[in-house]
Amino acid sequence: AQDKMPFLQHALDSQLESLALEQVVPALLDRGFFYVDHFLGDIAGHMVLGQVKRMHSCGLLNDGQLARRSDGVCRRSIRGDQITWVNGTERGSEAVNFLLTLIDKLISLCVGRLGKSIRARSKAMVACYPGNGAGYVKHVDNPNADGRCVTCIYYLNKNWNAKEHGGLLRIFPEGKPFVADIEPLFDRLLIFWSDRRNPHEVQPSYATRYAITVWYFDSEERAEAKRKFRDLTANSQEGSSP
Ligand SMILES: COc1ccc2cc(-c3cnc(C(=O)NCC(=O)O)c(O)c3)ccc2c1
Ligand SMILES: [Mn+2]
Repeated sequence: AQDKMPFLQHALDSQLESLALEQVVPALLDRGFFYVDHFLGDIAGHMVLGQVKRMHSCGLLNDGQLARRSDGVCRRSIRGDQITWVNGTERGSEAVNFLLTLIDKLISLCVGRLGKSIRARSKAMVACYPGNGAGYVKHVDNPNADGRCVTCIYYLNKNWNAKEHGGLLRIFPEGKPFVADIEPLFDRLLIFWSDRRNPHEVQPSYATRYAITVWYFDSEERAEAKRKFRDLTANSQEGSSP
């Protein structure tokens, strides 16, 4: 179909290119985060929302993992989301796959100007905060150079009203005298550096709150992190052998 619609494909690509070069890159370099509304448009946005709702109703979203806490603090009080991982090729996630290809294109258009070599990303994490007041305490996505350099979150929540529903994403940009409160609005795409520059929290949510997150890897940092992990496991095996 692409060869039948060169004009449309070209128009879409040049729109993504100007978004990348004129908005995303300057904002990431200056502030460290950026969001855009109406990323997919109503029709495609609703298709993604429909597929996420179906995953949720089919019970595919499970309690978000967290490293075992020694002090017995209940996980839900730290992180109350339910998640599943999709790569977009599963049946019923075609619209999610369309979203991922657009985000991939957008990020690849930024890469040269961000001074990063981004060649891979995580699978997509489909997350639901069930609206029982659960949120996610202040944290950094990648505090210890695990390779993740950019976090992209696509929000799916129609008629979200933070005064009533809470659920704000609050970013505390490192060293800046302000916080950024971002509403998880339908068809909004948020992009931010995954490292210590952007501690953030999900404030308690009182309505069902859907989001899809992908993390893009910086290839050097990722390779280094994998090497360290290999050494770590190799040493621990040595230590553990009888
Ligand atoms: C070991 O396995 C896992 C599996 C999934 C994991 C997911 C997160 C995570 C991180 N950040 C957020 C967030 O900041 N959301 C902001 C928003 O929704 O507006 C979030 O919802 C979830 C962290 C660690 C994980 C470890
Ligand atoms: Mn996070």
